[in-house]
Amino acid sequence: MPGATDTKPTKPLKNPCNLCQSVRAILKRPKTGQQLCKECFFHVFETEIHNTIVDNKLFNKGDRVAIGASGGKDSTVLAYVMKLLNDRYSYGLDLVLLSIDEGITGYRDDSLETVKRNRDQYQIPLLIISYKDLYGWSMDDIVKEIGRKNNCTFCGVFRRQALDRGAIMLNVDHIVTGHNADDIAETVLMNILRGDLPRLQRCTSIITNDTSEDSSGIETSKILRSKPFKYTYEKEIVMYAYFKKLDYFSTECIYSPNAYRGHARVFLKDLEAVRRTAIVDIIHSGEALSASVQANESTKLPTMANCTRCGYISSNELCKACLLLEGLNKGLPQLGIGHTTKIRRMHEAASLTSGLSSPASLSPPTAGGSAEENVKVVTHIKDLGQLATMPTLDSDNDGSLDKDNNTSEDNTPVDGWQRTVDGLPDYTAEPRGRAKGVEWKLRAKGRNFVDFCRIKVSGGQGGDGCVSFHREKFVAFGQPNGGNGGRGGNVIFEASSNETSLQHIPHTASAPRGVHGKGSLMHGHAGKDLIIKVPMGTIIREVPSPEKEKSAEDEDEELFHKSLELGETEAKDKEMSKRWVLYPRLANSLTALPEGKVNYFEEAQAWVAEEDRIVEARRAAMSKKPLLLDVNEHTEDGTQFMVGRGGGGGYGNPHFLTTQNRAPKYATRGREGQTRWLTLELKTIADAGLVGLPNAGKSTFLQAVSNAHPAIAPYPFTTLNPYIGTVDYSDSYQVKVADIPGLIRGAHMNVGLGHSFLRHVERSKVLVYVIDIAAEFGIKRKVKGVDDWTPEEDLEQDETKDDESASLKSPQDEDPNAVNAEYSQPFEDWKTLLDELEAYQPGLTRRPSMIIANKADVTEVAPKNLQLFQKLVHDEWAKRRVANSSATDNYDIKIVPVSAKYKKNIVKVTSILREIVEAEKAKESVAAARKEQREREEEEEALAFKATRRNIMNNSQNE
Ligand SMILES: Nc1nc2c(ncn2[C@@H]2O[C@H](COP(=O)(O)OP(=O)(O)OP(=O)(O)O)[C@@H](O)[C@H]2O)c(=O)[nH]1
Ligand SMILES: [Mg+2]
Repeated sequence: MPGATDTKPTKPLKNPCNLCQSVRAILKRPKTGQQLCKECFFHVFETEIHNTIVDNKLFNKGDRVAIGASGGKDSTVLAYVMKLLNDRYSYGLDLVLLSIDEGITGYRDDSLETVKRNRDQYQIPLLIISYKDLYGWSMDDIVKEIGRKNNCTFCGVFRRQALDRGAIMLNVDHIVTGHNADDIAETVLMNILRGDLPRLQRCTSIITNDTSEDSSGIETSKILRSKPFKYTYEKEIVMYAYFKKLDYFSTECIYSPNAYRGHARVFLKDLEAVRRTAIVDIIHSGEALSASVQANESTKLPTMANCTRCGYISSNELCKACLLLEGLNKGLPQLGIGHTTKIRRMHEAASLTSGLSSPASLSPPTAGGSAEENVKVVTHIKDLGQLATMPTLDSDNDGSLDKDNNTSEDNTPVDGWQRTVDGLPDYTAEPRGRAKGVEWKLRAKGRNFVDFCRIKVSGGQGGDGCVSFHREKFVAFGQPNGGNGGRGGNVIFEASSNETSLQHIPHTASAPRGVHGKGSLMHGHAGKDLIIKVPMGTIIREVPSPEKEKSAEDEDEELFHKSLELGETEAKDKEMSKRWVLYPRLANSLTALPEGKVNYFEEAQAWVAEEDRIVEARRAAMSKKPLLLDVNEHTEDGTQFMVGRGGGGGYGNPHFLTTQNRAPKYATRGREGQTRWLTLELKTIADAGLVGLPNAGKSTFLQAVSNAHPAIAPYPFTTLNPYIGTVDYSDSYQVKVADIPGLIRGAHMNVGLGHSFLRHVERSKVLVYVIDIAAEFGIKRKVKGVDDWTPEEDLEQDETKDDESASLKSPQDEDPNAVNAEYSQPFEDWKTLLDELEAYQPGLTRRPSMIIANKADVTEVAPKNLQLFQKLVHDEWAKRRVANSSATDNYDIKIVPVSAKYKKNIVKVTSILREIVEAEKAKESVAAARKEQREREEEEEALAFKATRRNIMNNSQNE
């Protein structure tokens, strides 16, 4: 029939592309949520990049442009798209690929192979330059020297310079890099967190070039850098590469799994999951912020000049790369990491004294020979004329910087600490030995101080049930006999008095899964419980999962994508196999079920779904209240706490046996175990805690009264972890005393690891303030990197305090020779301690306490100081008593002069300590007895109430 085909209604297209409407959509754009077909996606993706290039006028016709190529997805897509747009829109660019070989075996060597293939595929010339050739050090060498920490600093600094040097060799005007919107948003976040406005400005501009005074004529200043992917989402780049089948290399750098950026990335991904525009929003905020910074003329960018050694652009005398190389070559790999200004100053001072002011070498001691030999560049393009423009690398390496700069002067005492004119230690001097470790530890801001950690615990998954039938000669249809799966192992915390730290706690703990059931009704074993010992004094808190929670929408999206990838039936089968173990070919028989036959499997699915619903509801009810456990002194050794429950085992097929269905051909899989994220915080438990400023003599005192041997040294923060000693009395009575690391001003705001120290004071029954009674006004307690902290509030406070009590003003402020009879440094120290404790936890200073006036053997100052100190303390204590009107501190605080070093007056101090501890323990046991009595009474009351209710109900039933 003519025209029949025209009139036949066409089937409506399922999920049509939002743009062309004629083809089925195969993806959802992460940036906009549009559902698009492949071709439309390519079109919008490429057009957006073209618009970015044109709107920002990134290139001029005839520019020679280097594409930073690493072989990863971003740079591969960049190279492909740049070539494509250059041809399509006739940009007239001369493109080249520029790769940096950092020398990371197993990572960069493989990715460079990909770049070489890209060179051939896209017909773009390629230049590869390596760190080894430029600097004499590969990243493998550097990591061997400095370890995995901080290696990203070296890599980042070296790569930036290497790209510029490569650009000079290639004689290009412009480098394009594959930084995408996610990278830029991460950098914006990091710079905002660091408060680094100049860097914020730089990272938000799409095109940058560093300006220099160009004193040495190095051409780096003229090279422009731009990011055509500034507004392109990482996920879209991955999709583009995937659908275009581009050849790229995808592995994480093996040396950077814990970089700070990783945390910003996780945070950003979480934001993106909630709101897909978060990435672009953050970039726009960064741009707005940097625009306002530019408008504000008071924010000055550092003036750029050239490095005196290599000529590269730098805001300091030495560029960062030269500083890092100096450290590597001299065996001081930490040089240039962290507080660079201080280190630069040290380095410059040392260079001056050792005659190193002239430009020296970039090469390691082993790399000798001429400049040409040193600059051996692996290249894949013919024209290497530009090599001559590379800065000369001298092999002269002699004017060396001594490892220890402070060894020669005669004011350096034997213990390694420079002394000031008045003979007191000057803590601003460069610390040595252990003190260097302290600096590092302080810089780590408590990350390596293991009294706090996070852990993810997962109970083991249950074992699967088994589908099996009895087989025997002459028995045609055997009984179903599949065994049940075993339950998954639990994760259990066990209180242990043998543990003193959380160092052994892993980041993740997963209990083993249950064993699968087998035929002949053999049930699987339960998974073994995973027991983790935790020290007494640990507080365990459940925290929300840092991982992305899947919303219903996400799950739908995932299913949609899966069904696109696998096809609908296959995706369904996969979903089914997550919960069910099916007998071979069962699925076929179910689809071809004759009419009138009951589908027993559907019935079984309904039962199991109902059971799942109940289990889920129970789990949700249990997890409503986050877990909070306190392993304290009342907890018995060996008490166990279940923190991650194992999943139940699956049912074997006999479970589904009914009078109608005699041969169930299905069994269920084991359930998933419970997963929880926990934080563990250890608070040392002791009868008495020694609280004092650094160097007051706390450790010396502990050594004098107990058989503990803590480290003692004349520099602050000798003690970095709490140390417990036991004072043994002649009648076998014992008092546990904790040596707590020194507190400083601002500790309550976590200055100088304040919180990690203060948390150990919390659980001491008695506070023992250790005061350096020999401290005179003018003692310098300045600690590198700690006391240079001067928050504005403190300055304000200081000003008001000065106004209020002129008597406490330092006499030296006005006249160095003046003597103020009312000023007492020990009293000021004690007040600092009280203020810090009170600010950290209000009411903490009301604990029973005593004061040890240590270093009383320094007879020139101690007696005079002690008198004034006693008077001021008693006045202050009386004032506080009136203000608090609390019964707990209704006693006079005892001050005992002691010489911990020479063990003088120790017996007196220990007997007073015992008195206070005993009184406190007695108070506690009375309180505990009262509590017990109250609980007993409540229990009896509840029982009586139940009995009465039962009687009433019985009576009413009888009636
Ligand atoms: N003259 C004198 N010096 C003492 C006395 N007690 C301690 N010292 C000295 O003071 C310095 C510091 O002592 P530590 O016990 O390490 O001080 P700390 O309070 O534990 O210091 P941090 O652990 O850094 O907080 C050491 O050089 C001791 O020898 C004392 O009674 N008399
Ligand atoms: Mg100490």
